[in-house]
Amino acid sequence: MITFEDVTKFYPGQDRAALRNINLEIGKGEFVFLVGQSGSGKSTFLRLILREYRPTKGTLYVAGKNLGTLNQWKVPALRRQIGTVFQDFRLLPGKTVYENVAFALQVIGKPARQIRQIVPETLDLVGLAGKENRPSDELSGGEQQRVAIARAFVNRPKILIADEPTGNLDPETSVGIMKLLDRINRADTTVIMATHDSSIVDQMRRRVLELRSGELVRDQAKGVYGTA
Ligand SMILES: Nc1ncnc2c1ncn2[C@@H]1O[C@H](COP(=O)(O)OP(=O)(O)OP(=O)(O)O)[C@@H](O)[C@H]1O
Repeated sequence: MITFEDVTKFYPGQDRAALRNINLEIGKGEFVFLVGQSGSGKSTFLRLILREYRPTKGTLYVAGKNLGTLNQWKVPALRRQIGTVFQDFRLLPGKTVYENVAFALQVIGKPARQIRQIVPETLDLVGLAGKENRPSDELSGGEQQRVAIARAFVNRPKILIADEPTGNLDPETSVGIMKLLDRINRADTTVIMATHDSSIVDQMRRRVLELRSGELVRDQAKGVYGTA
């Protein structure tokens, strides 16, 4: 589903690579944790997959496409296959739960009839049935993250990228969010999650990729957060 071939990324004006000579493959339906200290390159890794940035060197394949040769006009279609979830939720303020999720389908031109069917199904899946009409800004952090996950998943993307999705949540709420991401993964969605949350990584025992100063220093099946 995702292949990095000798990918190196320098930001303009930086003399140290944010990512250096990354080679790896992530298969369809895998669940992968991306760990490493602040500044180790996790966000850069995720942003390359979204083609928000291009590698300085090397080649990236995502969902069967070579991102190096993909026309700019095809980038929105690529991103439609990739749901994204962030630490800070990024919901639309002043909109209800329903509106936040429906918006993701409206912008890609889904017919209203389909939207009316898919949105409640997805809200049910994330455990928010009955909260459709609540203003999203009045929800708890955990509920807001569920809205964000519903929005990311409503179009049934092949890949879900989660950048510190539990970073603003307490441990108990985080466990609920992880159960949800696990369920989405079991529906054959490839999930890549950057995190600093060691207890979650240690509990889930999934593949772990560790970055250190832009280099891939560990690729461990059923891994743990740290090797120390
Ligand atoms: N837009 C940018 N311009 C220049 N340098 C950048 C830019 N974004 C990131 N960097 C640098 O690239 C390196 C990797 O940063 P990145 O944000 O990928 O790390 P990270 O592991 O995601 O960190 P965090 O855990 O804090 O989110 C860092 O040295 C950072 O300062």
